[in-house]
Amino acid sequence: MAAFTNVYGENTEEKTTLPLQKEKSWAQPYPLYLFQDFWCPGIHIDAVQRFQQHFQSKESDVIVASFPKSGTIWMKALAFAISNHQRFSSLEGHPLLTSNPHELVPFMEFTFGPDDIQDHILRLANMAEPRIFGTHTPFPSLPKSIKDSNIKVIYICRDPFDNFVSAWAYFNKIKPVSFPPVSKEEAFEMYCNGVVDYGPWWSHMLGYWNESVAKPNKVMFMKYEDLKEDTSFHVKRIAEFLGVPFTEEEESSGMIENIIKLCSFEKMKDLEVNKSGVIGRGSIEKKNFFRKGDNGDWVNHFSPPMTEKLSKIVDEKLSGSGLSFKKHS
Ligand SMILES: Nc1ncnc2c1ncn2[C@@H]1O[C@H](COP(=O)(O)OS(=O)(=O)O)[C@@H](OP(=O)(O)O)[C@H]1O
Repeated sequence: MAAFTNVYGENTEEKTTLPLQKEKSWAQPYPLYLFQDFWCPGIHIDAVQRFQQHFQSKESDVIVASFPKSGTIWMKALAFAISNHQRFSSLEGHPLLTSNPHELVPFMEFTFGPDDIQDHILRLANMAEPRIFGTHTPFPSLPKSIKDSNIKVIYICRDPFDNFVSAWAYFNKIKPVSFPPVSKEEAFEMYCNGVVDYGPWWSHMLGYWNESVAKPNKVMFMKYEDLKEDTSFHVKRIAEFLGVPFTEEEESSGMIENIIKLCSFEKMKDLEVNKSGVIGRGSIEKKNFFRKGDNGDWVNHFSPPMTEKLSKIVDEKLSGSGLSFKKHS
């Protein structure tokens, strides 16, 4: 059996069947492998596979699924605050004031650091209910116990124009100092070809979109842009979807507004817990999860040919699906 050295420098003998097709990542020290039809970061393949094999869902679980850089952390914060709105009815002592949403709502299939994935899976199994998890794994590659059960999945995606800018800025920020930055032009070519962590972005979106159309009580599909535009409407919608609607008294006491404020970009970015330190035992600084937090920053980064090219790809890839984004020119 061939030994494999993973990105943490650990020797493992388990990875004997890495997919053959690989591409370099965006300024990160790992390749992307075409694994089960998506571009899986080399550092996550092992964990994604083990999670598929071992993860056992519980009926009360909630999954926050997303394509990276689409508003995951925002949706994690909202899902946590909404699910627990009876337990933490006042903002005083709210866990979101002292923990980063990625800590309260951990990713199922990976950790941000060199934690042993088996320990991680065990830790997740013992989390207090309702357990809320995040995932970037495309719908077809989720564990059977999630796909084939009635547990609720909330999916958030984002206009690809803003998604691209957010990803490009993020990957350049978290890259090791020894790595050269990825230029906007190079990253854009890769994005247009779908080569980005957990991409292609179009098949990621469409996997969850189609499932939300077929099973609206199981998968709720949300766009970052819509959530920004009318947060209050969507917070109520999420609460109903999760089976924890707000009572009239809760609404009139201002609970919805409080949750929106607590999870807002401005509030979260300014909390000490999100301003300093790294996530878990990893090396990613928490401040990197908060940049501009708004719609439309793409206009500051796209040239007319880039706009034309990505518009064509969006039209072509989403054509006939019923999923669309605002047209850009
Ligand atoms: N509370 C809140 N409200 C609105 N927007 C927010 C919030 N928190 C983070 N952000 C913005 O979301 C972008 C990061 O996306 P993700 O959270 O999906 O990143 S990750 O995949 O978990 O790494 C990134 O977007 P950009 O600012 O456009 O880069 C963050 O700034």
